[in-house]
Amino acid sequence: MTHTTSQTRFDDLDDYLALPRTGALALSPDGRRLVAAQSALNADATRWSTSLWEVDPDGEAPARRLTRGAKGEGGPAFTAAGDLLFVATRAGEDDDAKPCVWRLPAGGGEAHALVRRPGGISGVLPARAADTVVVVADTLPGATDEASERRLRKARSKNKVSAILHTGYPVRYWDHDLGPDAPRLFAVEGAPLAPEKTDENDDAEDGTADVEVTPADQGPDDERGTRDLTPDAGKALLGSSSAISDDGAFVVATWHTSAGSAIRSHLVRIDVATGERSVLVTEEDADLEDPVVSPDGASVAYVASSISSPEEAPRRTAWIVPAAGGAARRLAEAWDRWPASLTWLPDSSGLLVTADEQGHSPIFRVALEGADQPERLTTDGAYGSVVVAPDGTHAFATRSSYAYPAEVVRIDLGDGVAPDERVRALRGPAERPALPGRLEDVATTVTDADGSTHTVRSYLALPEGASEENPAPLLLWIHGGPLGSWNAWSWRWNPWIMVARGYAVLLPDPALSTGYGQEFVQRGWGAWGDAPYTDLMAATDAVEQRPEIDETRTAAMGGSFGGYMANWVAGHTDRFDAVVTHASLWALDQFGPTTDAAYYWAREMTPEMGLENSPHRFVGDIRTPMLVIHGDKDYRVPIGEGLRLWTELLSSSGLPAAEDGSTVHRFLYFPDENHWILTPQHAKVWYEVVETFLAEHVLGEARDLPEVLG
Ligand SMILES: CC(=O)N[C@@H](C)C(=O)N[C@@H](C)C(=O)N[C@@H](C)C(=O)O
Repeated sequence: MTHTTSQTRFDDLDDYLALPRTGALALSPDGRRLVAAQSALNADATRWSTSLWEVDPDGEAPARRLTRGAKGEGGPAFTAAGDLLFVATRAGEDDDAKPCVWRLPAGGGEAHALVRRPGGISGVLPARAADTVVVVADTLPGATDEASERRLRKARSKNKVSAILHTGYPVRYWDHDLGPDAPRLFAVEGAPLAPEKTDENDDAEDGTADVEVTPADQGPDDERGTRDLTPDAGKALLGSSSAISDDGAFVVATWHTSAGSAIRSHLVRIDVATGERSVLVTEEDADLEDPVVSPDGASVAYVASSISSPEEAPRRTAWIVPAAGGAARRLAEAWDRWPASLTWLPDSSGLLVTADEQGHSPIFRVALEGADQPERLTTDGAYGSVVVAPDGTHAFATRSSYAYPAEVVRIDLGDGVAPDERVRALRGPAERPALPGRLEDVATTVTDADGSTHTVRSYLALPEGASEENPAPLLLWIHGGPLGSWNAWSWRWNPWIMVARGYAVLLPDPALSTGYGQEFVQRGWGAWGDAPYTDLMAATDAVEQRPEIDETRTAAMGGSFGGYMANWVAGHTDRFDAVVTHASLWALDQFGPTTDAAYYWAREMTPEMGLENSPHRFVGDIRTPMLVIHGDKDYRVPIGEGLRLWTELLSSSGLPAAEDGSTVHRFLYFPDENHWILTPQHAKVWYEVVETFLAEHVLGEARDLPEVLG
């Protein structure tokens, strides 16, 4: 295989891993300061660390780094007075030190720790128009105040006790154990957060100052106390999202209740002055998520996710309810898309909503009154972290696609502006990297057994120089979820690394994918081995017809639910030369109850459905070399799936291990990683082993394994 690619950041894994990654945005209440988080590789390439950057909202000045803490800073948010708050751990503190809230004054000068809790702080909610700040902090159930909490934590740590006595569900989340502490909301007490202006910081020309987050000079005098707003929260706020009203009078939060192992979520309103709590909305047939309070404080918008059943897929819809309580009302009733994020317009007349649509995740404008179909404001890309300027004329967001990583953009919200003219990229902290190929949108028509026809759309990433004379081998990549879409840049599943090595990568959205309407999700519901599988094969068939694709050299790969599909593919066709399966579901009888969110899957999976669709039953039909990858700390798809897959592959696949134990299959095991491979050194090993395995089985080329594998 010879494809001439000019050298890009994707040709060399060290170069790729060193690319900076843009994250969440925050906008000051006056709309004049825009801050973006950015992760970058540390000096010894073993960790990414996040810093905060100031981005010029007008797009003229280059981005400017604001924070330089050794352990990084995250969760930027502005107070009403324009101070920048963020969450960080002090450099120089011991390894057990917990993150606390820091304040970088609007008037310039050094950042200082504002509020801390013995268990650390995980989120900060400043009101946009009042001196009120609420924080989210993990708290031990037996602690009655900060002193007792410190004592209990010390006793656990001194005696090296990590045991947790559970009385309910859940017990784990993605990659960490839950308990014995759990999140609670605290109001920050003390003097108002008025702007500080001192003689020493007069030299800060533009009201900001570079800040070195060090333990220097801050006495406890600068720090504020906290008042517990939810002492009885138990596990109710685990994984919850909360929003504070602009006047700081109340918080609306998702509140979880459990019965057995089933968990449901409702919305509660919590008065910040008194901690008084009332149920704002609860629905028997839907979980309520992601509340946002309108700027005028009158309404709360949220997403309702209907409770699925073995027969019926969930449906996500946008709603509003009066903030004082009352009847809830669905927005954009005729809209057949799933809202992802909701952001209020400043005059409280409507919302900016992101939702997957046909391989993109655009921004839509949803009016509270009138239209039952929203207006699509943007064309290409997947948008996130949407914030709106106070005069409502424009918004800022991050935008990415499979052609470029997240970048900061400004969106003109004026009436009548053409969608392709609304958006312009600002000078963010990172530039777009050049790609080693090109991205195409492809569509395939499939006909189901009942005669109905559907379009399966995919992205196809092609290497430079792929042609009829020089066709590229093909990798089918299958996304996870499964309720998702290949529409945003992923650092974990990055096709351009394989494109730089000469492969074409096909990224299809089969049945169950979002952005194509409810019916497209329903087609695959409870029948994962049917339409999702046949759609994947149809998309592969179609691109294999293209002259620049070599249909004799192909592989299938997937992670998580995509790994489930890869396992299903391996047991149902011999058409691929290799299959790579990462963090995959293998035996549905055991996966259901052992995943961290068993209730989620139990709604869909009957014992019959689990049996019918479980890849493990087809192990004897697997005649394709498989690379199994799993992290021991994966609690979403627990390691038992990877271990059982590996054992059964060795003993029972159509390519069993020889008597001397040798096998063509491989198991890449990460004792310290979880569902995702989060450290740079392991991400590098991941790509290297995948590349070596594919080179051997797809290209027939022997490559050396990374030396670090011993
Ligand atoms: C609660 C739950 O299981 N939610 C699902 C969205 C989920 O996490 N599914 C995983 C099995 C999965 O496929 N995850 C994908 C999105 C991944 O890439 O991690």
